[in-house]
Amino acid sequence: MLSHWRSSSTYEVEDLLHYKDLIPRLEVALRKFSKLDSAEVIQPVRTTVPLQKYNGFLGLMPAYLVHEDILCTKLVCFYKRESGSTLPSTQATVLLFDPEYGNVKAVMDGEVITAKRTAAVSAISAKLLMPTKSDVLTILGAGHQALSHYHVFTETFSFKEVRVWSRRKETAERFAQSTQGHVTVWESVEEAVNGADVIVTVTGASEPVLFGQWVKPGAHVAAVGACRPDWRELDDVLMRQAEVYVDSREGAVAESGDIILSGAKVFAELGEVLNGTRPALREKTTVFKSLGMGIQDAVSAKLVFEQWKNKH
Ligand SMILES: NC(=O)C1=CN([C@@H]2O[C@H](COP(=O)(O)OP(=O)(O)OC[C@H]3O[C@@H](n4cnc5c(N)ncnc54)[C@H](O)[C@@H]3O)[C@@H](O)[C@H]2O)C=CC1
Ligand SMILES: O=C([O-])C1=[NH+]CCC1
Repeated sequence: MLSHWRSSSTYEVEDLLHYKDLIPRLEVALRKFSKLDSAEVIQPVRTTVPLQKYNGFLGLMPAYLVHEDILCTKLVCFYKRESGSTLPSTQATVLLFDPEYGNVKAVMDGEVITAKRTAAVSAISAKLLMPTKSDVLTILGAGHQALSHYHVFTETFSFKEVRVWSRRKETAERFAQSTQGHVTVWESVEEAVNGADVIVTVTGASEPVLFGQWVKPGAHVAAVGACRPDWRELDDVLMRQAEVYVDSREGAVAESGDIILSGAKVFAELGEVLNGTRPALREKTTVFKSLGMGIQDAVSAKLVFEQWKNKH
């Protein structure tokens, strides 16, 4: 009960958190979150504190899963970085509490949790919404999320071709080399997404980088960046022509510039599709607009803690 585990490192969390365990738990959490009458999940919309001087935000992401008795909060700073900056664009710490006593049970590095749980939720969206025959995956962006998305998408699905684009060609080339897979580097977004079945946008952009006219009808887009009401990754054409799925409706209408500024309607939460209360329109062009939720961090942190206890 009072066991404390202070300051796990990035490497420890990396070693303890695996997609095969994480994905089923995230699916359960998404289902519970989207049940209309659910009192099982308590998760206020993220509070953000602007850090204007540094072009960034501090996000506070508390969540309580009543049945599982998981009380957790993530503290995450995220920034808009200039091209060529070597500073990290996201840094996070996760606190896991004992809900009965209020003491902190564990303090964990939040970067791996953020990278893996976000990519795992995108993989869940793709499993539900991508075309039945999906051969080509394009990743736009070549940072931390790009790498975690590459890993989970290639572990979970069998793409024949994986492409990457980044603002700077050298970054995309470094990314391709680091995967040791068969990733091809493309110099323009238009060419990189031409014919792609699945497109992952994981950029720090605040203006659209992906335009609807370039996207193959029926493709699935997992849009992970642009998590502020005035930031965009996707243009109006794409947002209006696609069926839009989200992790949380409440979060999406408060935080997603792609949804707010395009006026696009949210068709469903992923949890509603998992619950069978809204359909997966796989044959249509679909966008999953991801913003990230505290419950995703909470189930990840619980999993890391369990794995750690098994080893000690
Ligand atoms: N939906 C969610 O749950 C989460 C979303 N994010 C967001 O995902 C995005 C990627 O995060 P990380 O991979 O950690 O960042 P990163 O800094 O590791 O990588 C960002 C990538 O975007 C590119 N980029 C930056 N500005 C750009 C611009 N104006 N146009 C085109 N490309 C640009 C960079 O060159 C780099 O390839 C960020 O927007 C971040 O805020 C991060 C964590 C969770
Ligand atoms: O869910 C998350 O951790 C974040 N969403 C946007 C930046 C960080």
